[in-house]
Amino acid sequence: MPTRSQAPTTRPEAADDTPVLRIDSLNTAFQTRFGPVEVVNDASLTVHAGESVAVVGESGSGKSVTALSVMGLLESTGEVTHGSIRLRDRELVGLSNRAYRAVRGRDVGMIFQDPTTCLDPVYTIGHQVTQAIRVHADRGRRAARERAVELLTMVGIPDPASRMSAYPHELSGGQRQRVMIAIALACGPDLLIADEPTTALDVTVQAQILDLLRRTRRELGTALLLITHDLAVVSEVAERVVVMYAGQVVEQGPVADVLTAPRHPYTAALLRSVPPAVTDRSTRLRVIEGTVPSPHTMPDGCRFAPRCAHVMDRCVTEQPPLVAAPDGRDRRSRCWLADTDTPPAGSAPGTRATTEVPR
Ligand SMILES: Nc1ncnc2c1ncn2[C@@H]1O[C@H](COP(=O)(O)OP(=O)(O)OP(=O)(O)O)[C@@H](O)[C@H]1O
Repeated sequence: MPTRSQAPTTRPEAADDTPVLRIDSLNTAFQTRFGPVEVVNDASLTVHAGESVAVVGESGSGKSVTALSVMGLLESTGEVTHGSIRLRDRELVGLSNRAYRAVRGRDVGMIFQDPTTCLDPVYTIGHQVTQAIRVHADRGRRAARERAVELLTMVGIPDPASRMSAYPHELSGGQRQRVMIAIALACGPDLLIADEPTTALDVTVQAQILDLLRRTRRELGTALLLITHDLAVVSEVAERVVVMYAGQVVEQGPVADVLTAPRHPYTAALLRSVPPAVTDRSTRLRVIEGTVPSPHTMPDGCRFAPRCAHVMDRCVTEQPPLVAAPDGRDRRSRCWLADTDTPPAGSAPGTRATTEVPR
């Protein structure tokens, strides 16, 4: 029987219907010199066992703050002010720092855009991976070292036994990212949260890291919550997508459905702003007019209304709720158009690694 830190190839929990992660009506606010400001509002999403869910949206839409709220890693000025974050049956909102430390690494692993934020320059990578194993698992030094070599092999570090004695600065950016993934997987977590894990890497290495994340899911059954501004990454890696705008979830559903037939005008606009896979000079790239509103001056009605080509009177005064689509295909959108029969037109993105939405 494998222990937690020897991640099994199939997870018995996969048969359990309880989501690995369930966020309900999350509000997160920061204290600023202008007073408290709410940057995530009424966000809900679910990740099931072994599932891959992408969160996408322009810069400032609240993707990272949502992830940091889950991990209990908000700055001291930040606070979850409403809602629930459940990891399987466990409520995370209100956990003490000590209890959170036990959850991080053991139940949820996190990888960031910049591996240097997580790797300590003064310790060898072998020491850091071994420590990550020993924090949560009762293993002797030798067994932990052996497991560390296994993990480094799994994430594709060449000659892992000798690379154990290397320092982070001696590795390439892609190799550092692989080590961070090894550390995140050290204790066989149910869920991996990856915040823009490939943004800082060149295109070839991006593809390799995405492939590693896909393989991790397939071989270890680890669920993935992937934060990205890249719709091509969404279509390559995720099964479901959550679109955020100005701190709110505005649309979610299966990737194939949302990217081919978006129900929210913001999703449709994001898709139109993506370059086509094959450069077609006759296709002009459209930018989304206007900017994301500041958390200090959110519109009263729909937050996208000032930029929306389909704006109606009620959009300016009434906030639409996030409602399920009537087709029963596990889709939700936050738009008054849902009450009409006019879904906004959109198109599927290309699959190049450079299909980025505006930042
Ligand atoms: N410590 C903080 N204090 C005040 N506001 C903050 C703080 N951290 C983030 N914010 C604000 O929260 C909002 C959401 O930020 P967040 O980093 O979650 O966006 P994002 O969608 O992840 O964008 P990006 O892709 O640029 O990382 C932004 O308006 C940001 O300015």
